[in-house]
Amino acid sequence: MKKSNILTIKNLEVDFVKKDEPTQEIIRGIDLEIPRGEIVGIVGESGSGKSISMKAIMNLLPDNAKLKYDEFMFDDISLNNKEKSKLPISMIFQDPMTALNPLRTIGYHLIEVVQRQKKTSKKEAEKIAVAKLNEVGILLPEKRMTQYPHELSGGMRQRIMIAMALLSKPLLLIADEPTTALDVTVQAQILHLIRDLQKEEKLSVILVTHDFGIVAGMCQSIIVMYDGEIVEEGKTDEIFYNAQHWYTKELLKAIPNGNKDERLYSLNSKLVGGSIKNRGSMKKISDTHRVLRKG
Ligand SMILES: Nc1ncnc2c1ncn2[C@@H]1O[C@H](COP(=O)(O)OP(=O)(O)OP(=O)(O)O)[C@@H](O)[C@H]1O
Repeated sequence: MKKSNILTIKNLEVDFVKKDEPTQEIIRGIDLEIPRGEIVGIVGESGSGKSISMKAIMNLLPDNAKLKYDEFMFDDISLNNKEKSKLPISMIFQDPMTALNPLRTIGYHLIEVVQRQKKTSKKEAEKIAVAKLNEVGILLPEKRMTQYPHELSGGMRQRIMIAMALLSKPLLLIADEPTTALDVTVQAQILHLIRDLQKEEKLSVILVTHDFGIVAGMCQSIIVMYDGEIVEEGKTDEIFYNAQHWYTKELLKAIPNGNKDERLYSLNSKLVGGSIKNRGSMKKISDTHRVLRKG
């Protein structure tokens, strides 16, 4: 039986409107399909539109952004703009400090999320929060509840963000570059945590990254974005072993292979400039593998 999607968006467009400047097309009519219970990686270099697409899903776009889509379906229900603002979707960001209030304790943040979710006493909410900290691998959780964000390490703060995200019982977790600010060992620990939680909680996850190396070990499928468009998507093996689009091939060449003599591969000059006006269409390579063709 074909697995259904947790999220389907048809023809998503985001434009930025600035006074006295031409409108900028940032997301150029993409179709997003996120299968239920999988980790989907969205890759692409800086500026390709990964974060803006995720903010469009979360209703977090700035005021000067114009959002359009033909259809927005979550958990098999087609939704209008108003309904889509209260979905069980949580997002974690690259820098947890932007989402944590420096003047409030960790406990304050977590208890607030629990109490927003269901009516409980402070004591009960505290118990739920401590249990969640345990689940995400925070040692001495009771002590952490009384500490302030700046008293914790970057890795710990990201675990707190994950705990907060899970406390609101999401069906879909969007992790936008969740490990970019962390050192390599902590990065691996956080990625393992996300993978384990995804399995245990049967979550669907979108993992946004500019690092193809990370998606290889984590994701069942991959979406490649370039200049506001999806240029290729497929199962991880299809993308790694049978890439079709020149940009995907360039990204694959840019993965470091651990050889200390290698020079950092820099992306082909085709990437610079060259705005793409004609939309093109996605051509099917297999049931799960599609590539953008133009002209
Ligand atoms: N508030 C804004 N006003 C105008 N343009 C914006 C705004 N925010 C983002 N952009 C533009 O939208 C494009 C896509 O940005 P986005 O943040 O989605 O890229 P990204 O792929 O997530 O890159 P990164 O990995 O650096 O976050 C960029 O060209 C960026 O300059």
